[in-house]
Amino acid sequence: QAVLRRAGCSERRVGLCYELELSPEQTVMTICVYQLCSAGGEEETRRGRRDCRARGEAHAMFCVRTLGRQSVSRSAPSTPRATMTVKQYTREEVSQWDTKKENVFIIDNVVYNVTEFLDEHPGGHEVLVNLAGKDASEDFDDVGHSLDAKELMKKYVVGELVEADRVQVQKRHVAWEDSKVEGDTGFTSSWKFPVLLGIVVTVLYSYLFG
Ligand code: HEM
Repeated sequence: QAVLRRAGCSERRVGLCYELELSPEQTVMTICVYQLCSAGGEEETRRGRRDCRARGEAHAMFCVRTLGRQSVSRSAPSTPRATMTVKQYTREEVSQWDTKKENVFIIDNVVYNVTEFLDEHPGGHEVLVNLAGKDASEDFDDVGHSLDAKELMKKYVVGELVEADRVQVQKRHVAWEDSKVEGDTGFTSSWKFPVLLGIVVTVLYSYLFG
């Protein structure tokens, strides 16, 4: 099953980045689309693109890069759960937390305290503050956080929900295929898939920001 999700740019460059998990090798590629200025500088924004034009240079180009591959373990849960005995909370306890002092929320039945992380969160302080005391599972997933973000989350686990308050964790990622990829020769496992994906993303990027 190939899974595509939005990701942060691991090189902290720009724009549209996607993480692609392919089976059966469980390979992850980060595909980023960013603009190249003919002057050599990589321009991060639409303004940057205008600057390229203003300098009378050839139009900024779009470039698709595969930034890296990494192996992920299929057994790794999509959202981390603490392995040792962790404190159990009810949904009510979380909702009544003193959110003026601490920022606590639930994601997929796990309770996180992100007070220390608020100012470091790449998505901003405010989104997290607005979710304090709530179940943030859907909001978290809608953003399409990267595997890096999911790894980072583990640091902020303070407990989990009591059995009675847990809900079925849904696999909300968009699956590109329902059927299993047959061996290495499958289309999604080959180089063609990321290339095609890159083209699609590039067209989308030009449409949105061009
Ligand atoms: C412990 C919980 C969380 C951690 C560790 C975390 C971490 C991160 C990280 C590392 C990024 C950079 C992009 C990436 O790598 O995916 C990010 C982006 C973002 N996050 Fe979170 N996040 C958390 C919870 C949330 C929640 C609950 C929301 C609610 C909507 C949220 C909204 C966002 C947004 C809007 C972005 C920016 C996405 C973009 O610019 O494309 N995050 N987060």
